[in-house]
Amino acid sequence: ACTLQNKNAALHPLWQSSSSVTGGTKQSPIDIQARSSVFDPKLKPLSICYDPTTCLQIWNNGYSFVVEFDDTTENSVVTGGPLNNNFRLKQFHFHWGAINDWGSEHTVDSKVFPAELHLVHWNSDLYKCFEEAIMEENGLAVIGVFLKLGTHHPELQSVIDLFPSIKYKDAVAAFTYFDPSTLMPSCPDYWTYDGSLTTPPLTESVTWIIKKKPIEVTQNQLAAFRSLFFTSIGEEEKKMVDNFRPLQPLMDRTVRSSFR
Ligand SMILES: COCCCN1C=C(N)c2cc(S(N)(=O)=O)sc2S1(=O)=O
Ligand SMILES: [Zn+2]
Repeated sequence: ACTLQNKNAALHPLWQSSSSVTGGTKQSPIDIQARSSVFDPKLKPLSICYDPTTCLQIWNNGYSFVVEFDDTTENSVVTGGPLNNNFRLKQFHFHWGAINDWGSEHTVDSKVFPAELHLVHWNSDLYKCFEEAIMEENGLAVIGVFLKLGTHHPELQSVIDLFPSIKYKDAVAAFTYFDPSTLMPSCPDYWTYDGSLTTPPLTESVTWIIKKKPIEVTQNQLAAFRSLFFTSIGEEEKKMVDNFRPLQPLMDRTVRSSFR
């Protein structure tokens, strides 16, 4: 079982109660040292199929903004790559910093990106529902995509345009047609390793698939992320920034790469 241990109160409020998980040997995020990753020729290409009509809503959950999908059918799924089962898309969300110098959860050769996208999927071959899969080994597959400063991202803008309606914690807005594969780089290369959720309950149930190539967004688009609040309406406003967990030890894990 996972119990939370408060080792370092100086941590960001979000994780004060869980700087590390007692006995956790497969925690996330980690620094991906490209040179130490091992090319695995047996890794298949990722097979990603998203149906834009499965998009349901966007809301502020007090950690991040989350776009949720209808996961009652097999219409939006990922398989292949390091995965031996079918995983249904449940939601995507982001992590970002107060300024562009930091914000991502994973790093590559200690390089930090200004933000990171997570697409969360659960194993519908082994488990009945998302809530069950979160707690189980091989329960989740999360695809991570780095964001870097560059050109305007039109498809991300259609998500950002909804932010005024979800500024505060627990605000929800309808969002009924969106294809999240438009937020992914065209390059198929990725790293993969076994890890955990980076927010409570921090369970070690995640196969991480981190895309090698970032997507580009503008300074203004990143600034829009910082217009959201951790707090509920009426509370003293706390800007939603720096919602990333600190790096965790690799311990006895190997990161595999799909590319040479
Ligand atoms: C009991 O329900 C717990 C809800 C857990 N979820 C909420 C998150 N913030 C979250 C973060 C995730 S991350 N940063 O590891 O991808 S996955 C995930 S999640 O599995 O969708
Ligand atoms: Zn995340």
